[in-house]
Amino acid sequence: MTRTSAPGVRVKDLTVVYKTPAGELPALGGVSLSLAPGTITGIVGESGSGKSTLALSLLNAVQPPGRIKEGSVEIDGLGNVVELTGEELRRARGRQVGYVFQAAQNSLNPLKTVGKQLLDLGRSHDFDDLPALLKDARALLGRMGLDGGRVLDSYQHELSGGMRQRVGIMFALVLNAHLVVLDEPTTALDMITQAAILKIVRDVHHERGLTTLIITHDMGVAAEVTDSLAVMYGGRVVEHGPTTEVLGSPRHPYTKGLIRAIPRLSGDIDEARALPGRPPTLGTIPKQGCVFRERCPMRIAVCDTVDPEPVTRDARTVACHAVGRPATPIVPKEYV
Ligand SMILES: Nc1ncnc2c1ncn2[C@@H]1O[C@H](COP(=O)(O)OP(=O)(O)OP(=O)(O)O)[C@@H](O)[C@H]1O
Repeated sequence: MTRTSAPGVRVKDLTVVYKTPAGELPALGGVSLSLAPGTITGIVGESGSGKSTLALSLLNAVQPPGRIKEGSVEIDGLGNVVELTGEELRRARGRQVGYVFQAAQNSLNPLKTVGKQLLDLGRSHDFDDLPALLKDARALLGRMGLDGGRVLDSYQHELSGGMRQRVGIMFALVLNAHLVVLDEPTTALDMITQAAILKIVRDVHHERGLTTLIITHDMGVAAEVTDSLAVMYGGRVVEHGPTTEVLGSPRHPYTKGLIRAIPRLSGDIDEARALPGRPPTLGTIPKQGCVFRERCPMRIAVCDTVDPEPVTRDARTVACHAVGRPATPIVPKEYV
């Protein structure tokens, strides 16, 4: 199916589990999240919060020992990708959903030049005009500060980590997919190159009318490029809304903590306050109650037993019992 405009995406009640020695444990516990057509959404959160698992789910690409256990991912023009299999799924990946996964630096075939891999990709998606594909690839690489012709003639080992990362971004964009998923696309790049590449991602997003999802550890990156921001913790989206509002007036105590933990360029470095405690692992995510309560300064009695439902108010979704509800907090000892 051909689309000419940016698709909307609706993730609903998505539960993804990984098989462990302790049984199947959820990395995503009933996540719901919508990406509005034509917007750039960022996902932030500490390591292990489920960001990559969510990105993989958008392509139905969670691999064993993981599996999508429940829920749906509706993409306009594609339907529920959780139900796609075989050839339908293969064709959707790349052509309708462009992507860079976290290990993009190591995902090239070491035995073929970048150009040969691009031609293989074009053929596998029935591109008639392969010269035009090469031209577009050269142009994208050129915009990202690389000599496109030389990169296309290179093997993986001839490229630095940062160059491979830009090749990954080129592959995500070159088939002209209208939904693009970028998982930590710029981690191997220095700050200046990172800013330049993100500007290009944003420009291409606008030029081609895309819907884009960017996963990042970096709140600065999120602030710079995204329209909308989702904050993940323990396999949940705990807050989601317009980026300026989420960063300017965070409502969830975890979002507040993340923002307080960012060191500022000006001012006292001691003003950046690390969040006490550690994020949970699969084995330590609480089976009942709020997943953040152990680290939460706003904890109240109900948090121990009931997982808070996300509540949407004024375009902002927050999953917290204490937000908007006056109550006596049980303050963890680290805060006293
Ligand atoms: N193949 C796997 N087998 C078992 N557990 C896994 C596997 N992949 C991920 N997990 C677990 O699932 C949880 C979510 O992982 P995920 O990679 O989605 O988080 P993340 O937020 O992307 O982390 P990071 O920022 O470090 O990439 C983590 O607890 C992780 O250890």
